[in-house]
Amino acid sequence: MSLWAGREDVEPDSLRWHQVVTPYKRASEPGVVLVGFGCDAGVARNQGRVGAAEGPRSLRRALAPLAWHRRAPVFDAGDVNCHGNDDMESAQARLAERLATLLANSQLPVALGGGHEMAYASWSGLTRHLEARGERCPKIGIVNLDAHFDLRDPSQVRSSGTPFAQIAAECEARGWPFRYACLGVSRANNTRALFDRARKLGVLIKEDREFLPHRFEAIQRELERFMAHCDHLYLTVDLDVLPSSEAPGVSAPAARGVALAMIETLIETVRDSGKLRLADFAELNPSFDNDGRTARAAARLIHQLTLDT
Ligand SMILES: N=CN[C@@H](CCC(=O)O)C(=O)O
Repeated sequence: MSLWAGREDVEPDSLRWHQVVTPYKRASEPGVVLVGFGCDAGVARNQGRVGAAEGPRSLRRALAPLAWHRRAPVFDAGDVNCHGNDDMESAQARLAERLATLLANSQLPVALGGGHEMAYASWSGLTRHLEARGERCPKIGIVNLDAHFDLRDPSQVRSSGTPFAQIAAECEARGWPFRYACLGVSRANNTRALFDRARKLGVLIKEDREFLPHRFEAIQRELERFMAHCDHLYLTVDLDVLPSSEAPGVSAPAARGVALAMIETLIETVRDSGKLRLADFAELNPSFDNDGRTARAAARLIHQLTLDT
Protein backbone atom coordinates (compact mmCIF):
# COMPACT_ATOMS: atom_id res chain seq x y z
CA MET A 1 0.00 0.00 0.00
CA SER A 2 3.02 2.34 0.45
CA LEU A 3 3.12 2.73 -3.34
CA TRP A 4 -0.21 4.57 -3.25
CA ALA A 5 1.30 7.98 -2.55
CA GLY A 6 1.70 11.27 -4.39
CA ARG A 7 0.56 14.83 -4.90
CA GLU A 8 -2.52 16.08 -3.11
CA ASP A 9 -4.43 19.07 -4.47
CA VAL A 10 -6.13 21.38 -1.99
CA GLU A 11 -9.08 22.31 -4.26
CA PRO A 12 -12.26 20.31 -3.66
CA ASP A 13 -13.09 17.45 -6.02
CA SER A 14 -9.43 16.93 -6.93
CA LEU A 15 -8.85 13.36 -5.82
CA ARG A 16 -6.26 11.09 -7.32
CA TRP A 17 -6.08 7.30 -7.30
CA HIS A 18 -3.61 7.14 -4.41
CA GLN A 19 -6.11 8.93 -2.16
CA VAL A 20 -8.94 6.53 -2.93
CA VAL A 21 -7.49 3.04 -3.35
CA THR A 22 -7.86 1.01 -0.15
CA PRO A 23 -6.83 -2.52 0.86
CA TYR A 24 -9.29 -5.18 -0.29
CA LYS A 25 -11.29 -6.97 2.40
CA ARG A 26 -13.73 -9.83 2.05
CA ALA A 27 -16.61 -7.54 3.03
CA SER A 28 -15.62 -4.81 0.53
CA GLU A 29 -18.49 -3.51 -1.57
CA PRO A 30 -18.35 -4.37 -5.32
CA GLY A 31 -15.74 -2.46 -7.28
CA VAL A 32 -12.48 -2.98 -9.14
CA VAL A 33 -9.81 -5.04 -7.38
CA LEU A 34 -6.17 -4.82 -8.42
CA VAL A 35 -4.02 -7.92 -7.91
CA GLY A 36 -0.33 -8.04 -8.79
CA PHE A 37 1.36 -11.05 -10.35
CA GLY A 38 5.06 -10.72 -9.59
CA CYS A 39 6.33 -13.36 -11.97
CA ASP A 40 8.58 -13.56 -14.99
CA ALA A 41 9.37 -17.27 -14.85
CA GLY A 42 7.33 -17.70 -18.04
CA VAL A 43 9.38 -15.05 -19.82
CA ALA A 44 12.60 -16.73 -18.64
CA ARG A 45 11.36 -20.11 -19.88
CA ASN A 46 10.43 -18.44 -23.19
CA GLN A 47 13.98 -17.03 -23.51
CA GLY A 48 12.77 -13.44 -23.23
CA ARG A 49 14.13 -10.43 -21.32
CA VAL A 50 13.27 -10.95 -17.65
CA GLY A 51 12.14 -8.16 -15.31
CA ALA A 52 8.34 -8.34 -15.52
CA ALA A 53 8.20 -9.57 -11.91
CA GLU A 54 8.67 -5.89 -10.97
CA GLY A 55 5.77 -4.86 -13.21
CA PRO A 56 3.04 -4.67 -10.52
CA ARG A 57 4.99 -2.16 -8.42
CA SER A 58 5.69 0.04 -11.41
CA LEU A 59 2.04 -0.10 -12.51
CA ARG A 60 0.78 0.95 -9.09
CA ARG A 61 3.25 3.86 -9.07
CA ALA A 62 1.98 4.98 -12.48
CA LEU A 63 -1.67 4.67 -11.44
CA ALA A 64 -1.21 6.50 -8.12
CA PRO A 65 -1.10 10.12 -9.45
CA LEU A 66 -3.90 9.74 -12.01
CA ALA A 67 -7.02 11.81 -11.49
CA TRP A 68 -9.95 9.97 -9.92
CA HIS A 69 -13.10 9.99 -12.04
CA ARG A 70 -14.87 6.89 -10.78
CA ARG A 71 -17.95 6.49 -8.60
CA ALA A 72 -17.39 2.89 -7.44
CA PRO A 73 -14.32 1.99 -5.36
CA VAL A 74 -10.98 0.48 -6.33
CA PHE A 75 -9.23 -1.91 -3.93
CA ASP A 76 -5.77 -3.40 -3.82
CA ALA A 77 -5.59 -7.10 -2.96
CA GLY A 78 -1.78 -7.28 -2.90
CA ASP A 79 0.46 -9.53 -4.95
CA VAL A 80 0.84 -13.15 -5.82
CA ASN A 81 4.59 -13.70 -6.21
CA CYS A 82 6.51 -16.41 -7.99
CA HIS A 83 9.60 -17.77 -6.22
CA GLY A 84 11.83 -19.01 -9.02
CA ASN A 85 11.38 -20.83 -12.29
CA ASP A 86 10.02 -24.00 -10.74
CA ASP A 87 7.32 -22.08 -8.88
CA MET A 88 5.48 -20.81 -11.99
CA GLU A 89 2.64 -23.36 -12.04
CA SER A 90 2.09 -22.95 -8.32
CA ALA A 91 2.02 -19.13 -8.66
CA GLN A 92 -0.50 -19.46 -11.49
CA ALA A 93 -2.67 -21.69 -9.29
CA ARG A 94 -2.49 -19.17 -6.43
CA LEU A 95 -3.47 -16.29 -8.72
CA ALA A 96 -6.34 -18.34 -10.16
CA GLU A 97 -7.60 -19.06 -6.66
CA ARG A 98 -7.44 -15.41 -5.66
CA LEU A 99 -9.25 -14.28 -8.82
CA ALA A 100 -11.98 -16.91 -8.37
CA THR A 101 -12.58 -15.64 -4.83
CA LEU A 102 -12.82 -12.04 -6.01
CA LEU A 103 -15.25 -13.00 -8.77
CA ALA A 104 -17.39 -14.87 -6.24
CA ASN A 105 -17.50 -11.64 -4.22
CA SER A 106 -18.89 -9.71 -7.24
CA GLN A 107 -15.66 -7.84 -7.92
CA LEU A 108 -14.09 -6.91 -11.25
CA PRO A 109 -10.49 -8.16 -10.88
CA VAL A 110 -7.75 -6.39 -12.83
CA ALA A 111 -4.49 -8.32 -12.61
CA LEU A 112 -1.18 -6.50 -13.04
CA GLY A 113 1.65 -8.53 -14.56
CA GLY A 114 3.96 -10.16 -14.67
CA GLY A 115 4.65 -12.24 -17.75
CA HIS A 116 1.85 -13.35 -20.05
CA GLU A 117 1.81 -16.75 -18.38
CA MET A 118 -0.67 -14.91 -16.15
CA ALA A 119 -3.32 -15.43 -18.86
CA TYR A 120 -3.56 -19.12 -17.99
CA ALA A 121 -4.10 -18.17 -14.34
CA SER A 122 -6.72 -15.54 -15.21
CA TRP A 123 -8.70 -17.92 -17.39
CA SER A 124 -8.43 -20.66 -14.74
CA GLY A 125 -9.76 -18.28 -12.07
CA LEU A 126 -12.73 -17.32 -14.22
CA THR A 127 -13.38 -20.96 -15.08
CA ARG A 128 -13.28 -22.02 -11.44
CA HIS A 129 -15.78 -19.29 -10.59
CA LEU A 130 -18.17 -20.17 -13.41
CA GLU A 131 -18.02 -23.89 -12.61
CA ALA A 132 -18.75 -23.17 -8.93
CA ARG A 133 -21.80 -21.23 -10.12
CA GLY A 134 -22.97 -24.30 -12.01
CA GLU A 135 -22.31 -23.07 -15.55
CA ARG A 136 -21.86 -26.21 -17.62
CA CYS A 137 -20.66 -24.90 -20.94
CA PRO A 138 -19.87 -21.19 -20.66
CA LYS A 139 -19.02 -19.30 -23.80
CA ILE A 140 -15.94 -17.39 -22.61
CA GLY A 141 -14.54 -14.93 -25.13
CA ILE A 142 -10.86 -14.10 -24.76
CA VAL A 143 -9.92 -10.73 -26.24
CA ASN A 144 -6.13 -10.60 -26.41
CA LEU A 145 -4.50 -7.36 -27.56
CA ASP A 146 -1.06 -8.69 -28.39
CA ALA A 147 1.73 -8.81 -30.98
CA HIS A 148 1.98 -12.58 -30.34
CA PHE A 149 -0.51 -15.46 -30.42
CA ASP A 150 1.10 -17.13 -27.37
CA LEU A 151 -0.11 -20.41 -28.84
CA ARG A 152 3.23 -22.20 -28.69
CA ASP A 153 3.14 -25.96 -28.10
CA PRO A 154 3.14 -26.39 -24.30
CA SER A 155 4.06 -30.10 -24.33
CA GLN A 156 7.80 -29.46 -23.74
CA VAL A 157 7.75 -26.26 -21.70
CA ARG A 158 4.96 -24.03 -20.43
CA SER A 159 5.86 -20.36 -20.60
CA SER A 160 4.67 -16.85 -21.40
CA GLY A 161 4.36 -18.07 -24.99
CA THR A 162 1.92 -20.94 -24.32
CA PRO A 163 -1.10 -19.79 -22.24
CA PHE A 164 -3.69 -19.79 -25.01
CA ALA A 165 -2.61 -23.21 -26.29
CA GLN A 166 -3.02 -24.49 -22.70
CA ILE A 167 -6.47 -22.88 -22.51
CA ALA A 168 -7.48 -24.32 -25.92
CA ALA A 169 -6.51 -27.81 -24.71
CA GLU A 170 -8.53 -27.39 -21.52
CA CYS A 171 -11.55 -26.18 -23.47
CA GLU A 172 -11.29 -29.21 -25.73
CA ALA A 173 -11.05 -31.57 -22.75
CA ARG A 174 -14.19 -30.02 -21.24
CA GLY A 175 -16.10 -29.85 -24.53
CA TRP A 176 -16.26 -26.06 -24.23
CA PRO A 177 -15.93 -23.69 -27.17
CA PHE A 178 -12.58 -21.92 -27.48
CA ARG A 179 -13.33 -18.33 -28.50
CA TYR A 180 -10.17 -16.37 -28.92
CA ALA A 181 -9.55 -13.03 -30.65
CA CYS A 182 -5.92 -11.98 -31.05
CA LEU A 183 -5.78 -8.37 -32.19
CA GLY A 184 -2.55 -6.68 -33.22
CA VAL A 185 -0.54 -9.78 -34.04
CA SER A 186 2.69 -9.32 -35.97
CA ARG A 187 3.26 -11.68 -38.93
CA ALA A 188 6.99 -10.99 -38.71
CA ASN A 189 7.10 -12.23 -35.11
CA ASN A 190 4.88 -15.32 -35.29
CA THR A 191 5.88 -18.40 -37.28
CA ARG A 192 3.76 -20.12 -39.94
CA ALA A 193 3.16 -22.94 -37.47
CA LEU A 194 1.57 -20.48 -35.04
CA PHE A 195 -0.62 -18.92 -37.76
CA ASP A 196 -1.71 -22.43 -38.83
CA ARG A 197 -2.56 -23.37 -35.24
CA ALA A 198 -4.51 -20.14 -34.82
CA ARG A 199 -6.50 -20.81 -38.01
CA LYS A 200 -7.25 -24.41 -36.96
CA LEU A 201 -8.50 -23.12 -33.61
CA GLY A 202 -10.78 -20.60 -35.35
CA VAL A 203 -9.03 -17.59 -33.81
CA LEU A 204 -10.22 -14.13 -34.87
CA ILE A 205 -6.93 -12.71 -36.17
CA LYS A 206 -6.23 -9.05 -36.85
CA GLU A 207 -2.68 -8.23 -37.79
CA ASP A 208 -0.95 -5.05 -36.66
CA ARG A 209 -0.74 -3.82 -40.29
CA GLU A 210 -4.54 -3.94 -40.60
CA PHE A 211 -4.91 -1.25 -37.95
CA LEU A 212 -5.19 1.68 -40.34
CA PRO A 213 -7.49 4.65 -39.67
CA HIS A 214 -9.85 3.83 -42.56
CA ARG A 215 -10.15 0.18 -41.50
CA PHE A 216 -10.51 0.71 -37.78
CA GLU A 217 -14.29 0.94 -37.66
CA ALA A 218 -14.60 -2.37 -39.51
CA ILE A 219 -12.27 -4.01 -36.95
CA GLN A 220 -14.43 -2.67 -34.14
CA ARG A 221 -17.54 -4.12 -35.78
CA GLU A 222 -15.79 -7.51 -36.04
CA LEU A 223 -14.88 -7.34 -32.38
CA GLU A 224 -18.50 -6.52 -31.53
CA ARG A 225 -19.71 -9.52 -33.56
CA PHE A 226 -17.18 -11.73 -31.72
CA MET A 227 -18.35 -10.44 -28.34
CA ALA A 228 -22.02 -10.93 -29.26
CA HIS A 229 -21.41 -14.70 -29.39
CA CYS A 230 -19.92 -14.86 -25.89
CA ASP A 231 -21.49 -14.99 -22.41
CA HIS A 232 -18.41 -13.73 -20.57
CA LEU A 233 -15.37 -11.75 -21.66
CA TYR A 234 -11.82 -11.95 -20.42
CA LEU A 235 -9.66 -9.05 -21.65
CA THR A 236 -5.91 -9.55 -21.69
CA VAL A 237 -3.48 -6.87 -22.82
CA ASP A 238 0.12 -7.74 -23.60
CA LEU A 239 1.79 -4.33 -23.60
CA ASP A 240 4.06 -5.42 -26.45
CA VAL A 241 1.07 -4.80 -28.74
CA LEU A 242 1.99 -1.10 -28.52
CA PRO A 243 4.77 0.37 -30.72
CA SER A 244 8.17 0.33 -28.99
CA SER A 245 8.10 4.16 -28.98
CA GLU A 246 5.03 3.98 -26.72
CA ALA A 247 6.01 0.81 -24.84
CA PRO A 248 9.76 0.18 -24.67
CA GLY A 249 9.48 -1.60 -21.31
CA VAL A 250 8.49 -5.08 -22.41
CA SER A 251 10.25 -8.35 -23.15
CA ALA A 252 9.71 -8.09 -26.91
CA PRO A 253 9.33 -4.46 -28.11
CA ALA A 254 7.26 -4.05 -31.29
CA ALA A 255 8.82 -2.50 -34.38
CA ARG A 256 5.36 -1.58 -35.64
CA GLY A 257 2.67 -2.28 -33.05
CA VAL A 258 -0.81 -0.79 -32.76
CA ALA A 259 -1.11 2.81 -31.57
CA LEU A 260 -2.23 3.49 -28.01
CA ALA A 261 -5.18 5.53 -29.31
CA MET A 262 -6.60 2.49 -31.14
CA ILE A 263 -5.88 0.07 -28.28
CA GLU A 264 -7.66 2.42 -25.91
CA THR A 265 -10.76 2.48 -28.12
CA LEU A 266 -10.81 -1.33 -28.35
CA ILE A 267 -10.60 -1.54 -24.57
CA GLU A 268 -13.53 0.85 -24.25
CA THR A 269 -15.52 -1.34 -26.64
CA VAL A 270 -14.89 -4.38 -24.41
CA ARG A 271 -15.65 -2.35 -21.25
CA ASP A 272 -18.98 -1.19 -22.64
CA SER A 273 -20.10 -4.69 -23.67
CA GLY A 274 -21.54 -5.45 -20.23
CA LYS A 275 -19.85 -8.87 -20.39
CA LEU A 276 -16.39 -8.09 -19.03
CA ARG A 277 -15.60 -10.34 -16.05
CA LEU A 278 -11.88 -9.77 -15.58
CA ALA A 279 -8.85 -8.19 -17.21
CA ASP A 280 -5.09 -8.36 -17.00
CA PHE A 281 -2.15 -6.31 -18.23
CA ALA A 282 0.97 -8.34 -18.94
CA GLU A 283 4.68 -8.06 -19.68
CA LEU A 284 5.55 -4.64 -18.22
CA ASN A 285 9.31 -4.78 -17.65
CA PRO A 286 10.45 -1.67 -15.71
CA SER A 287 14.15 -2.38 -16.39
CA PHE A 288 13.70 -1.28 -20.02
CA ASP A 289 11.01 1.32 -19.46
CA ASN A 290 12.63 4.61 -20.52
CA ASP A 291 10.95 7.47 -18.72
CA GLY A 292 8.25 5.10 -17.42
CA ARG A 293 6.51 5.29 -20.80
CA THR A 294 5.11 1.77 -20.78
CA ALA A 295 3.86 2.02 -17.21
CA ARG A 296 2.17 5.34 -18.01
CA ALA A 297 0.55 3.90 -21.12
CA ALA A 298 -0.66 0.86 -19.17
CA ALA A 299 -1.96 3.04 -16.33
CA ARG A 300 -3.91 5.16 -18.80
CA LEU A 301 -5.46 2.00 -20.31
CA ILE A 302 -6.42 0.73 -16.85
CA HIS A 303 -7.88 4.15 -16.09
CA GLN A 304 -10.03 4.03 -19.23
CA LEU A 305 -11.03 0.41 -18.68
CA THR A 306 -12.29 1.16 -15.19
CA LEU A 307 -14.17 4.40 -15.91
CA ASP A 308 -17.75 4.00 -14.75
CA THR A 309 -19.11 7.45 -15.60
N1 LIG B 1 4.27 -13.37 -24.23
C1 LIG B 1 5.07 -13.20 -25.17
N2 LIG B 1 5.31 -14.14 -26.10
C2 LIG B 1 6.19 -13.96 -27.19
C3 LIG B 1 7.52 -13.49 -26.74
C4 LIG B 1 8.44 -13.26 -27.84
C5 LIG B 1 9.82 -12.80 -27.41
O1 LIG B 1 10.10 -12.64 -26.21
O2 LIG B 1 10.64 -12.60 -28.32
C6 LIG B 1 6.29 -15.25 -27.94
O3 LIG B 1 6.31 -16.32 -27.33
O4 LIG B 1 6.36 -15.21 -29.17
